[in-house]
Amino acid sequence: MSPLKPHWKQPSHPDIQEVIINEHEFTSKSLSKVSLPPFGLYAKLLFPPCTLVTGDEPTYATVQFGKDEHLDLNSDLLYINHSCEPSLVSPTVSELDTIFDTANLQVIAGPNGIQAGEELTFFYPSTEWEMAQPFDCLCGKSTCRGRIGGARDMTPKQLEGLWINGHIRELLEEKAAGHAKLPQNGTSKSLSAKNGQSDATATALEEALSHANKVVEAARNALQSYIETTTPGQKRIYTSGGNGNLLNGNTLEPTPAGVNEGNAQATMAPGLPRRGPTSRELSGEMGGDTIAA
Ligand SMILES: C[S@@+](CC[C@H](N)C(=O)[O-])C[C@H]1O[C@@H](n2cnc3c(N)ncnc32)[C@H](O)[C@@H]1O
Repeated sequence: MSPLKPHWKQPSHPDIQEVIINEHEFTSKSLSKVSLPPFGLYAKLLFPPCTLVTGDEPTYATVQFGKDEHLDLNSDLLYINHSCEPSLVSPTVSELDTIFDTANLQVIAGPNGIQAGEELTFFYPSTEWEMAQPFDCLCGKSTCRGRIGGARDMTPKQLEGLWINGHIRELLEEKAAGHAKLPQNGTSKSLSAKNGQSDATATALEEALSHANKVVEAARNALQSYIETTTPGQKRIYTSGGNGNLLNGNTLEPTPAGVNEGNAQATMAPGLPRRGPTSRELSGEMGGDTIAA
């Protein structure tokens, strides 16, 4: 895929981000214009400009925020590169990075904070299970993992000590338990095509999987509407993992706009639930938002 032509007004984040455009494809990068304390809020992933990727495959420019959910950033946040530097390193390590905290649709500083002028990077497999466009990493860190193709292709050792989003942790657990995520509708067809091969057996198996996925989805929907009909007022949500897990019997509701921390407006896509505690809550750090340098 050729680099995306920005269709948004640039700069999209003039107060906090400087984009360094390089001539060579995919070599542009971002610098921070602000200093932030550890886990300070850098930017919200707002809808708009973000949009859900529906139907189409994720691209090099999308960010995965659920097992089968991807968003297009539609902003200069696209120019934040990958770095292999672990984000849960000791505070004595001076390397800086950001975290795409997709459960809360926000970009936050890593545990060392961010200094104005430093490059903004994050660890792509912390959000991406598989990538449309794997690449050979040029981060130059001693911890460089080499070829970056998503968390699916990494060993537990390569992911040790890293801040990983919940949907990726779940997929890793499924993989470790021996039932790695089956390709979902819309992605299964691409497996043989991605390899540039035309393999009739793979195509037939992928079609069978796609059909099976549709049957599972239909059964899940039927079960959910049956429960809602027979037990009015007691809505239950089944996970998309396909094993019929109930999420505590509760309906997940989206976080109302503006209730999240920070001086940025918290707006979520309709129907998007807040997924668990923020990394700041987990770390016990609750104060301190964006601080202008
Ligand atoms: C979302 S874009 C990031 C912005 C990109 N540098 C650009 O100029 O458009 C992701 C792509 O940037 C490149 N990239 C990001 N981080 C990289 C890294 N550490 N080493 C090599 N290429 C990287 C890869 O081509 C990747 O597919």
